[in-house]
Amino acid sequence: MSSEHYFSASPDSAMRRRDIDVVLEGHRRTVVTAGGIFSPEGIDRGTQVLLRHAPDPAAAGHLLDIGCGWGPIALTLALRSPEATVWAVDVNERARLLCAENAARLGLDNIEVMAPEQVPSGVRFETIWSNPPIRVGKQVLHDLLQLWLPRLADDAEAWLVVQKNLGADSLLTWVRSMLASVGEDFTADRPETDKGYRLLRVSRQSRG
Ligand SMILES: C[S@@+](CC[C@H](N)C(=O)[O-])C[C@H]1O[C@@H](n2cnc3c(N)ncnc32)[C@H](O)[C@@H]1O
Repeated sequence: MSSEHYFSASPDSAMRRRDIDVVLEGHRRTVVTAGGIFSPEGIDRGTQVLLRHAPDPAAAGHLLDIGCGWGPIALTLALRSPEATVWAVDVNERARLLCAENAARLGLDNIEVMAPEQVPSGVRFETIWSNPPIRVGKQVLHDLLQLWLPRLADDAEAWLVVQKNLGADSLLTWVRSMLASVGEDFTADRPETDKGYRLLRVSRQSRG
């Protein structure tokens, strides 16, 4: 049996690329996907919930998609905020390759696709959106959120989509306690539930 997961750093199956049609920002667009990455057949239902409910991202500055896959979230951020720089990070190199290719296909030059450790450490984010990798296991997921959420800029928000029956509520409890240990300027809540998915919102207030 293959040990390949969508979150493998280097999927070991041969890359069979395929074009699919998706609707992003109200327009049908052809993007490229492949096996060995998350949701290669279309836009995941949880991702659709995030894209439907999250308020518009910041118009400028740095925006982050944690775990970009083939790019539905990063592409949407870049389409909605053409003046901003979108950082699309993923551990899966095939996902990075396809996300970069999709950005080029859509003519988007405001997306930086890279491995997480390549993002300059001084960058802070005006908006973070993510459909995080729940199946990597609790510790890896916690490490990931602990790495990125404290890098929210002042008056900035992160929106995460998590399946309700995959531990969305316990994750929110953990996020609150993790952020409380980082500083008093964070709040976290769950403003929406749709089709079995919870949207979690993390806000950072201005310290001024
Ligand atoms: C649930 S998928 C979402 C993919 C894409 N954003 C979408 O909506 O279709 C989570 C993604 O996180 C990636 N991932 C897993 N561990 C990661 C890590 N430590 N840092 C960044 N990305 C990671 C996986 O490879 C996968 O592409």
